Parts: sequence; structure tokens; C-alpha cells
Amino acid sequence: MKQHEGGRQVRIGIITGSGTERLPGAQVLATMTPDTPYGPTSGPITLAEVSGRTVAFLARHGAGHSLPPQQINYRANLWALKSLGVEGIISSSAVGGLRPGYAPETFVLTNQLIDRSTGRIDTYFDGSRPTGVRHLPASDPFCSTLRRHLQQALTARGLPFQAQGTVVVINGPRFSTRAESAWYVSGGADIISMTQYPEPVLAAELNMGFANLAYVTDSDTGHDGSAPVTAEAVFGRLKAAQPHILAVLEAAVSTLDEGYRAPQLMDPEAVRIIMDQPVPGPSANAALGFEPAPAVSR
Ligand SMILES: CSC[C@H]1O[C@H](OP(=O)(O)O)[C@H](O)[C@@H]1O
Ligand SMILES: Nc1ncnc2[nH]cnc12
Repeated sequence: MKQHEGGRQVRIGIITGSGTERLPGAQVLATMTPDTPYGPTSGPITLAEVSGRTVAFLARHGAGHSLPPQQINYRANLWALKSLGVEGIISSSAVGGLRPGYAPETFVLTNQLIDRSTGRIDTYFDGSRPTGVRHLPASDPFCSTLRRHLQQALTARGLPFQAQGTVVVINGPRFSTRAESAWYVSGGADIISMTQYPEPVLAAELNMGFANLAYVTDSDTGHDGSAPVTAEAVFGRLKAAQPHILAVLEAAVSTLDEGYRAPQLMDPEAVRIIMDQPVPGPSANAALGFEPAPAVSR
């Protein structure tokens, strides 16, 4: 088990989405910008104490929401969290609701996904390392234990939620057409996102558990008679909901006991080979076309 900051173990990661770039209730212990074999993360990773637990926190869109969903370096983000010792990740996302029951201001504990993104690198097992060919069993990409902790937190606060939901993930940055939205509903989707892929499968490839707290900000193209979604409407709803989103994330962290073990879906030896890769450093990142990471601060 890796240890940081005077022997503290970092076992829980938090990845937040649009509108949530800080954990105001957390005591910050350190801020770091880890290099990875895949280039820089979305931004600094903050080690913080939340409800007596040390967590590693990352805002997926970077500082000032500078990264659009299709440009996020998902592989670097998940690799960096694993390298800090993280075993389970709780994430948050703004989503559109596609059906009755998934109305704006409802929370959803996503349990299934349909990937309709394009061009995103969604595996560590791309043949470039001596891991052998690996195929992730992806039937249940969200961790039921982490979802249960989120459910307890939502219930305790009396917040409206759906205990299950299938998310369709589009590439963005544009929103969907009416025809696309209707098609996703006919295919079984309940909610729609631009970021919930490939985070869960990359986490699973590294034997980390992953759960998502989705918050419905809109009704997408307006199946319920409301106006079609705009980014402004999404951010407006998120601003009002932010205290609840943070409280639920923090409460879920507080109830996760030390005995949490992530589903082990990948051969640990293959994971070790991925995690033992040398980190090329900032100059190599630049050669790969990535911006240098911001400076480390403490
Ligand atoms: C501002 S609407 C589009 C943006 O918001 C969601 O991001 P996140 O899941 O990180 O909260 C959506 O998927 C898009 O990236
Ligand atoms: N309607 C929508 N489509 C895709 N991503 C979203 N994020 C929030 N609302 C969304």
C-alpha cells in the first residue's frame, strides 16, 4: 500500500465534473501534478482530508473548465490516481435526462453505459507493453459497493434519486439532435453524458472500483416539453446543486470502511506492468503534443 503525507494511505479518489473544481469542506494536504506515461492529467491532483479519510481529488475538465469532454486525457487521469494508491473512485457528472423518472434535479446512480463516443483511447492494453492480449470483462462497469455508499448518502439527505440508470455517452462537445436523442431512448438509455466513458473501463483495467453520481441538469432535446438543453442551463442547475453534490460525495467517503476492496477484473500482473512503466517527464509530454503541467505547489 502506498503512503503519502506522513504515512497516510490514499485509497479513495474523487473525480468531479462540470461546476465542481474544489472540495470546500476538505483540508488540503498537498497539491501535485504527477507525470504519467500517457502525458499530463487534466490538472493538479489534490490530496485532502475528507471526513477523516485521505482522498486524491481531480477536476476532470481542469482549471476553469478548460478541457472539453473529448480532449480529456482519461488514461493519464486514471493512471495517476492508481499510482497514488487509489483503489476506489467516486465521480460526479452532469447529465441530461431522457425519460420520465429522470427529470432535472434528480440524482442517478449510474449502473450501465452505452458508449457512443468516438476516437477516445479507452484501453491501457493497446499492445505497446508486454502484458499479453487482455480483454476486460465489462458487463458491470460500475462498482456496486461504491454505489451503495452513494445511495446511503442520498437517502440520508432525502434527495430524489434513481438507484439505477443507463447512460449513453456521446462525444460532444455538441449536444444531440432530436433524432439522436429519440434513438438513444429506443436503445435503452435513461440519461446522457459526454464524460462517463472511458473513465469506468479504464479504472476497471487497473483494478480500481468506480462509481458515478450523476445529476440531471436538463431534459436534453426537451422530451418533456422543456426548452432544449444549453450549456448555460446546465451550469445554472449545477450551481444550485453543488452543495448537495459535495455533501453526498463527502458522506460516501466517510462511510467507506478501510476494508473496501475493488473488483479485481484484470490480471494483477498485467496491471503491474502498466503501472511500472517509466514516466517520460515534461519534455516527452511536450513532444507528444501535450501542454506542460502546471507547477507543483504545497
Ligand atoms: C456544460 S454541459 C456539457 C458538459 O457537462 C458535463 O460534464 P461532466 O460530466 O464533467 O459534469 C457533460 O458531460 C459535458 O462534458
Ligand atoms: N443533455 C446533455 N447531453 C450530453 N451531456 C450532458 N451533460 C449535461 N446535459 C447533457
